[in-house]
This record gives sequence, C-alpha cells and structure tokens, in this order.
Amino acid sequence: RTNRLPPGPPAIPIFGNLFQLGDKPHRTLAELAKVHGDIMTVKFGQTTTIVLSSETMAKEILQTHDAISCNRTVPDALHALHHHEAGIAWMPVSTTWRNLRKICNLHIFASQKLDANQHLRRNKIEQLLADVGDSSRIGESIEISTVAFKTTLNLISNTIFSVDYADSSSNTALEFREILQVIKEELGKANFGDLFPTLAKLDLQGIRRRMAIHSKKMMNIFDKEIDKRLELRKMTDYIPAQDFLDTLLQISEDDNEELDRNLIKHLFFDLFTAGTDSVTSTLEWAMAELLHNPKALQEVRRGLQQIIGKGNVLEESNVTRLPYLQAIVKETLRLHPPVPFLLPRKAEVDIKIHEFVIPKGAQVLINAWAIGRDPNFWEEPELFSLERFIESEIDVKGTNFGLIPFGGGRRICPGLQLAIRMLPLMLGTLIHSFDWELEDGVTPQSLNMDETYGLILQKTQPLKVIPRSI
Ligand code: HEM
Repeated sequence: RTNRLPPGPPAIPIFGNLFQLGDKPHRTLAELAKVHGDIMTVKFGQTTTIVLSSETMAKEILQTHDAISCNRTVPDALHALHHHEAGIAWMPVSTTWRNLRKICNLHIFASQKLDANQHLRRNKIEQLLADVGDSSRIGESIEISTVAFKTTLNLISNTIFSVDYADSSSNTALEFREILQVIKEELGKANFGDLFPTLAKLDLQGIRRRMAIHSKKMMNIFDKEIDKRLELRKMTDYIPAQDFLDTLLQISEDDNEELDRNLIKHLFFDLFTAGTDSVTSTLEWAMAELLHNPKALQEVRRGLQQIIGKGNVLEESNVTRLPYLQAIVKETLRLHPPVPFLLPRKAEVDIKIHEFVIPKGAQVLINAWAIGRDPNFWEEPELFSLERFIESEIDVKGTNFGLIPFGGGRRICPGLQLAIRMLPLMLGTLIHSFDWELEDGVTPQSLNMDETYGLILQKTQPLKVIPRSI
C-alpha cells in the first residue's frame, strides 16, 4: 500500500502553516506527536500539509529526498516586495540561492570570519553585564527575554553593520525595532490567503499590503546603512569594519552580477527576522531550565569557575573546554526548538517514504519538537539531563536526525555557527557573573514551564529573575 496517508485530526490553523487542536494551543505539538504517530495529513481549505514526527521520517526528507523537497511553500505575507523571490530563506533552490548560501558560508559564517569579528560581540556582552549589574545593585527583577532580545539584536546588528539596533537613544534603532515587531506580528497572523491560495491576491485581511509598507521601511533603513558605508569606503584612509556589510559590498564591487544591492537588503531582512527571536527564545528557555534544575546550574557554574576563574570574562574560544555549557544549549534546543516545525518545505513531485506517498505540491512540516521528545530515540525524553550530551557525539549540526533544531539538508540554518557562538557566550556570562533568584513565592519546582506556540515557541510566562552579583 503505497498511496495511503493516515487521516489527520480536526485541525484549525492558528497562523499561516501551523495548527491548533481543540482549545489548547500549548498542547498542540504534544497532541500531534503522541496521538497521530510519525506521519499525519492535515487538510484545510485548498492546502494539504504532511507533518512528520520521527527521526527516520525526518531523515527521509532532509537527507534521502532533500533534492525534491528543498523548496518552500511561502506564506502569502512574504510575497510583499517580492521577498519570496529575493530572500534566501524563501526563494527556490537556484543559482542565486546557491550563490547566497556560498557567500554566507564562506564569507559571513565561516569560523575565521566569526573569529575576526568576535570583538563586536564581546562589546555587547560587556553591555549586557553592565545592564544586569544595574538591576542587581537595586535588587530589581529582570525579564530574561527582554535582556536576551536586546543583546541578540545588538549582537546581530553589530555583526552585520557594527551598530547597535537595540540602543533606544537613536531614532533609526527605535524605528528598526518597531518595524521588526510589526513584521513579526503580521507574519504571525492566520492568513486566509495561505489556506485558499487562489484567493490570496485579494489580500482580504490586508496582511500583504501592511507587510509591504513595513518591509519597505526596513529596506529604507538598510539603504541608508549601505549608502553611509559606501561613502566611507571611498575615503583613502578607510579601515574595513570586518562586518558583514563590508564583506558583502566588497563581493558586490568585485562582481555585481553575483550580488546586487537588492539581494543584500533582502538577505539582511532574513538574517534579522530569522536570527533575533530564535536566539532570544533559546536563551530564555536555557535560563528557565537551569533555574528549574538547580543541580544542572551548579554543574555548569562549576565548570565556568574552573576554566574561566572568578572575575574573568568568558571568551568564545573558552567554550570548547566547557562541555556542560555546550550540553545545556543542546538540551534546551532538544526540548524547546524555537522553530518547532522548521521552515515549511514543498514536495516537488510525489515523494515515497516508507509505505506512504506524499503528494506533489503538499506542504511538508517536520516536527522537530516531537522528534526531540520521541521515546523511541531518546531515553527518558521528558527529563532535562545534561549528562545525555556528555561524551556523546550527538550534535545539532544536521547529521543526527533525532536533534534537528536547525533543520538539515541543503536548507539547514546558515546562522547555526553564529547562533552556537552567541548562545553559550550569553548564557555562560549570565551564569558566571550573577546568582539568580526567582521572584517571591516561586520555587524551582513551581516555576511555570508552559510553552506557547506562536511563530516561535515561547515561554507562556516570561521568566522574571533577580540577579545578585557574585
Ligand atoms: C537558536 C538559533 C536558531 C535556530 C534554532 C534556527 C533554526 C532555523 C531553522 C529550523 C531553519 C530552517 C531549516 C530547514 O528548512 O531545514 C532556519 C533557516 C534559516 N536561518 Fe536559522 N536559526 C537560528 C538562528 C539563526 C541566526 C542567528 C541566523 C542569522 C543571523 C539565521 C538565519 C537563517 C536563515 C537565513 C535561514 C534560511 C536558510 C535557507 O532557507 O536557505 N538563523 N533556521
């Protein structure tokens, strides 16, 4: 029987491509995985979506059939400004996409490049320390997602432009943050056009129109950054900034066919939208899990004290010697992958996996959340345990299909290398420099760990903690 797919549950879309069962959105992923096994069909409107929820199914798509499933189904909102044709995350696999990936891998996210601009991130970590230090002096609690977002946005904006976009005193930064927020809200809305593609052009909810207005504003900010830099680059005594912008302008000057201004701006759009919330959410979950599991926190802190020493700062190069710090990042990404269904893929032809055929044109979602908790792959999957990654080869880099928070195959997240530098650096710094107290009445056991399912998997109750200087 090769053409049968199991029927799906009654599902209603909560936004774009994603689903809610019944009235409990935060249980959605658990329901999908536990009730419906490792392959499930969801039909709604004119769309058919196949959800895959096991390591073996993920491997079929991300490895065996990657070549015929590596294009995306694109949310209608992203047709604004033709982003789906120029943005690396959404355009089909093509010569332009390959070039952009090559540029990212070789010139932006390569180890030597990230080594060369780590001072940009170091500065932002010092600012994080100063901000948290201010709160600790007056004994006030902080929302981890707020400081995590500020630091992540600054880390990314400095890595790209050598500027602070999380610095509220500049108008551009303020405007940028507002636009980013509105874009995320529009992208998170249930869009009728995604379910009935033949009606999408009518844009009944105005989502595409508003996306176009805000994306244009964001592109204008990028234009200004590019113009400013081009002026600087004309000066004879200009010293290159070692950031992404300089690198991309150099590549564009060498060969404008390969990379023009439009592609650069759409690339920035994707880097900011893909990078900020995923890192922020992971950091918040990692802190929450450590406070929920004090023994794990002690273990990570002990390692930091031994390797870094009291009063010294953590550097990116120290992380390889801190296995528990690396393990906490992996364990957090296993339990709380920020992009729980990865980004959607599309079956270009009928795809046969095991005894099923995924029909041509169907949207394929890989449930990384369920795979990270699959008892057939993980021992005691609900248990938060750093030990499972000590002396284990399992990594997040797309070759172990039981742990795929960054996806896999051709479309694996290109920001992976940057993310796995930023996360331990921020997390290690917060743990090494401060003791963290939960607010009155909250104990490690009673800390709320509910997940809310939005564009990104978030903590339902933001984590609030009081830092105490060590
Ligand atoms: C914890 C952090 C992050 C996680 C978990 C994450 C996860 C993901 C996932 C699941 C995908 C889709 C992969 C697939 O389809 O197989 C993706 C794609 C992407 N990510 Fe990330 N990401 C993170 C951070 C970043 C950062 C920091 C950047 C850049 C600054 C970034 C840029 C991108 C881009 C450009 C794509 C699209 C790639 C393509 O379609 O060719 N991500 N990411």
